Amino acid sequence: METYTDIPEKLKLAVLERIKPTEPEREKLLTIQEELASKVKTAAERLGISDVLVRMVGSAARGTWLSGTHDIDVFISFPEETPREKLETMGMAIAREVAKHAEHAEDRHAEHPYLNIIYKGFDVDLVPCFRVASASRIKSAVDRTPFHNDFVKPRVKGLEDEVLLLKQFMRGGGVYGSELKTQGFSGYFTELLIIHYGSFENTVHAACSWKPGQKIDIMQHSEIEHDEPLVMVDPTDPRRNVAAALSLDKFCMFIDHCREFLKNPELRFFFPAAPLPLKDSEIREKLEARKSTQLAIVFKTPDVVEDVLYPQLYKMEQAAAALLKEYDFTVMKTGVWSGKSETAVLLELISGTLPNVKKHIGPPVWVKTHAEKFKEKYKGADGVFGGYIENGKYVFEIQRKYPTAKGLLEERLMTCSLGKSVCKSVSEGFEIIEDAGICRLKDTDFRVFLRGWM
Ligand SMILES: Nc1ccn([C@@H]2O[C@H](COP(=O)(O)OP(=O)(O)OP(=O)(O)O)[C@@H](O)[C@H]2O)c(=O)n1
Ligand SMILES: [Mg+2]
Repeated sequence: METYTDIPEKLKLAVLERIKPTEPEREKLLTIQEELASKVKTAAERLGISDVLVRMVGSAARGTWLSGTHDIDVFISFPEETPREKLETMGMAIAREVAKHAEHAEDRHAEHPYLNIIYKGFDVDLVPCFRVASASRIKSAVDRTPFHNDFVKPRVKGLEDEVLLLKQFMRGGGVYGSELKTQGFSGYFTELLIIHYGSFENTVHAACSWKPGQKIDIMQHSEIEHDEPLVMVDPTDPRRNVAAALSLDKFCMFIDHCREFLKNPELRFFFPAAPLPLKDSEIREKLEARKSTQLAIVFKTPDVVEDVLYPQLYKMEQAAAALLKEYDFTVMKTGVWSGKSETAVLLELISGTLPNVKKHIGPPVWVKTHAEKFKEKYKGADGVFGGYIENGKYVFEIQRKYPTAKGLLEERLMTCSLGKSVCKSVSEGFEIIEDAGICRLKDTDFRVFLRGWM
């Protein structure tokens, strides 16, 4: 058992100095929020839509946002009984009216449509929602958010710095963000951890002993069982797990990050050095040293949002690995990388080639009809090297259909079950590149990814 040192006060202050919004930054945000709120109200009046309330939610409204991030979440709420269609058309009409003052506007879609705008440099989501009586009566996932605000705001008061430290610490460990790309911890989750454990330090200490099955239920009101690695029962909705999007590996990466940090509490756990992109010469050296086979399936990046793209990429990664295994290749590791123009699914194999000969085992000799049929089919047939009996069974040494992994993928990748957008892009064309061939991909971000890969 490790003994852990205390986290020096000096270190926390040094971190906060870099991540805590300054007073002018706060004032600016507040002004922008007020401007937006009044623009929503004016827009509703102008459109003759009554009974609309505007609410600021998310970390910007709770004082738990990291300096330098410019996200504002504006919720436009309609009475519960408003028909969904009407909510969408009226909500979007108001949002579009507000967007007339914005630098940029873009339609987005979660469970229902919302508008993302850039307003005076701030990244603002204008989200229509239902004003339901309680979070367990929501009609759409976003309806919960105002309840989160009501729960968190009074309880996190005075603990905002602790939340900031935890968010930055999770960023440093690569586990912050509940998008489907990251599958890590959400902002709301970090706030609940601080409310539950009382401080950043307590949270980090507690997490060192977490195991899958860990459950935190602040309100003691859990109604159903969950099978995710970590369950944080939503204090505003007894049936929801706030950590539902967290993957087992991100959960464990966080535990590891906490343990390493407490052995050596240093700034680098909050601000890790940015990894340098791998140079061509380094790629070649590493390939030479590893002596495995690297394969990359490269195709044009589908034009869809990350929350749609990444689940499909993860599915493709699994499907490609399963195909290779089915044909006797040993896959050591898989990964995905996606850039603006190209996307790559990476596979590292023990070897990308297999012998031409393949051992094909048949039925036991005493299972007469089957055994005779089997023997008849293979004995002396084209491409059969030989046959013998082993452990009572006929064995023939036959020609392997796919002696190279590259050939297998080129021929059979399209038979894998792929997500819609990925399937479309892959069917328009893909390339399998091998070993030093990956030097063709020059994207800096890809080269940074490769540094972590090999
Ligand atoms: N997976 C998610 C994402 C968001 N939310 C809700 O939507 C709000 C705004 O989402 P987001 O901006 O992603 O998170 P923040 O809490 O604002 O954190 P950050 O500082 O990272 O912006 C959250 O506070 C939370 O109430 C949620 O319940 N579950
Ligand atoms: Mg936010």
